[in-house]
Amino acid sequence: MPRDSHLKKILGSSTYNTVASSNVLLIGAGGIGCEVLKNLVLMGFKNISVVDLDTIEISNLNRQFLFQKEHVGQPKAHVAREAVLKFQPKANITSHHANIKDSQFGIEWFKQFSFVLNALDNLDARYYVNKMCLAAEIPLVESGTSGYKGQSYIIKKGVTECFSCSPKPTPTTYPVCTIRSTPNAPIHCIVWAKNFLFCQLFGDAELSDAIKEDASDDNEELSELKREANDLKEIKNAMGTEEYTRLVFTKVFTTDIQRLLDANISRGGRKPPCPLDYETLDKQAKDPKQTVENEDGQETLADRKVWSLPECFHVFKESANNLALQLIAQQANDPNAMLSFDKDDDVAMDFVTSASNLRAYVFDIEQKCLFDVKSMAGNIIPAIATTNAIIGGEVVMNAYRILNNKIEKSKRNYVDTQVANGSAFMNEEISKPNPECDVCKSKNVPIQVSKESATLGDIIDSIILKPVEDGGVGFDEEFLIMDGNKLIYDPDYDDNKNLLLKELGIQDSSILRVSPDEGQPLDLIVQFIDPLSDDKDIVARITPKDIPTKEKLVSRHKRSLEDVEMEEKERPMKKRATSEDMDVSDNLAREFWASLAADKAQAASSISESQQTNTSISGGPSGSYEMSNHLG
Ligand SMILES: Nc1ncnc2c1ncn2[C@@H]1O[C@H](COP(=O)(O)OP(=O)(O)OP(=O)(O)O)[C@@H](O)[C@H]1O
Ligand SMILES: [Zn+2]
Repeated sequence: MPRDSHLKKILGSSTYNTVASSNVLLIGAGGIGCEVLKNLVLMGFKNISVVDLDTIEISNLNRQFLFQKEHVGQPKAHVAREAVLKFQPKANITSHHANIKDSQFGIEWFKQFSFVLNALDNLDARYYVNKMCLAAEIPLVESGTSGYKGQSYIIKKGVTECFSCSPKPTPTTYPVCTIRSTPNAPIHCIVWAKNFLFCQLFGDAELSDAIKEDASDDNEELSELKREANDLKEIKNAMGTEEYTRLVFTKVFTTDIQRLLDANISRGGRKPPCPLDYETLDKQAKDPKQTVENEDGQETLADRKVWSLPECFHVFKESANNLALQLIAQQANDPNAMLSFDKDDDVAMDFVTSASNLRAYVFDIEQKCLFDVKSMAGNIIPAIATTNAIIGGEVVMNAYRILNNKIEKSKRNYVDTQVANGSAFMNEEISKPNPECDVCKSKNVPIQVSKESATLGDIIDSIILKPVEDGGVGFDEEFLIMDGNKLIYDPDYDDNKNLLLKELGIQDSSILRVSPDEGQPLDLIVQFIDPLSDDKDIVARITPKDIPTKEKLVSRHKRSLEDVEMEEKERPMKKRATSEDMDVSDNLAREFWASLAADKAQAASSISESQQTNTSISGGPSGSYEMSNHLG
């Protein structure tokens, strides 16, 4: 009996067809993603695109069951696709080994999907996908797990809160003075090695967010740290030479420490730091791989062994040299290349472990083995396969809810697989959009611009300042424009007006936030088209009315005409991109502004309602842990 016949009976032919014809985007093929992809094909979904930027690590194999040992090093997205095709050969799965933030995945590309399923492990990508789904007006299922805990819920523009509606806990930061002058715990040495030394030598030299000026810090500390960073810049010129590691070592473990001693900083009764000497240690250097014994003579696993001082020295020298060579090789192709810390990169871990332990020796702090440093530097909470599997199931149930038009009735679902008594499952009402949320309160306006000839000034004059009756959005002079976190225009800063959009780093699908002094912000969603028009003077405009034809849809979705016809009759959720949805040009502009005014009034009246909702859930499951910790 064909595999699908049971499914048809369980779902009924209408739901079965809806599911089979929907077009799903899965982002992330890791712990949750593998479970979700397997569930999707087993539950009747046929058209699936999966995006993941990573390759398979040996440490993934204990829970990412689509992968086997022979796949280590291969792209997750492609291997996951091959694995599920083995048990559902008819599925139409497209895999992309890429970052979802790449410009190839623009708003238009997002719009082809019925909904998006996130199976990510970081806040940055989650905020980004949230923004794209709001702009494309397609539902998003969020999910995350952290050890025994997990959650999943649906986000839909205007219906539910979005990922940015409530603040996420900020990552722990450390005061500059503790990191630079008065470390007293292993984590302070690890943050110094990973967020300061690694970044200064091989990565982004901007001072990491993990190291923050504290109210108690005097400015002296920060400027000293910056000065030390500048000295390292000089030393970087010696990269690749034999002198290099000696210069780095002597600077950070001898000269800087001696300066701290001279400054006579109070350290609350702790021993003063003790500078290390390169020449002495160079004579004693020892490869830790020579023995699997700790200093106390106990045998142990290689990554649980705490290295002695001569062993730390050996590993520091080797790994610093290796990283320098990697960077030199990358910079041969791209002079701006830099390395970023990855806990799964053995050389980077060797560097951070040895450097943090050398610092720990200097300050008389407990040393840590590679395994411990890895979990502290990578903020690792062990991933539990059972939690991922349960949340993977819940994600696909949410997909069904979307297709059955049940978003408003859906709940935020939680699981805690460690609950001893009572139910491991909890849920709470889904909150309404927060009227104060900058991300989902904005209106989207798709615009078309010429990449080759449009300047920022063209967008300002031909779209933002142009009166509504002439096809613009009719703002007055007082507004600012942001591209992500970057301010590119305000009334007192118009230096960029004559620059081409490409010179400003604006890309296809960039979202430019236009914020007036008063009133609601507007997101201009950029689409590059060259040439834009037969008329050379037209280089920027709001996207004209463009109702997609069946032919267009078929080529875009790579599906048959029958699928589209069936979808039109039977699919409750998948929305056509109509002019009402996205266009504000010409005669639609007035309606757009009228609705904007109405939204504003409604937003004002719903503030008190939302405040009530927020208090009613505080202390509930959402208060107990947050998505930001979730490794996925
Ligand atoms: N911007 C992004 N674009 C595409 N895929 C992403 C992006 N950010 C994260 N991912 C993917 O999301 C997945 C999250 O899965 P998971 O949390 O299991 O992480 P992991 O890297 O497999 O495991 P671990 O971090 O525990 O080693 C990863 O495969 C990761 O590559
Ligand atoms: Zn929001």
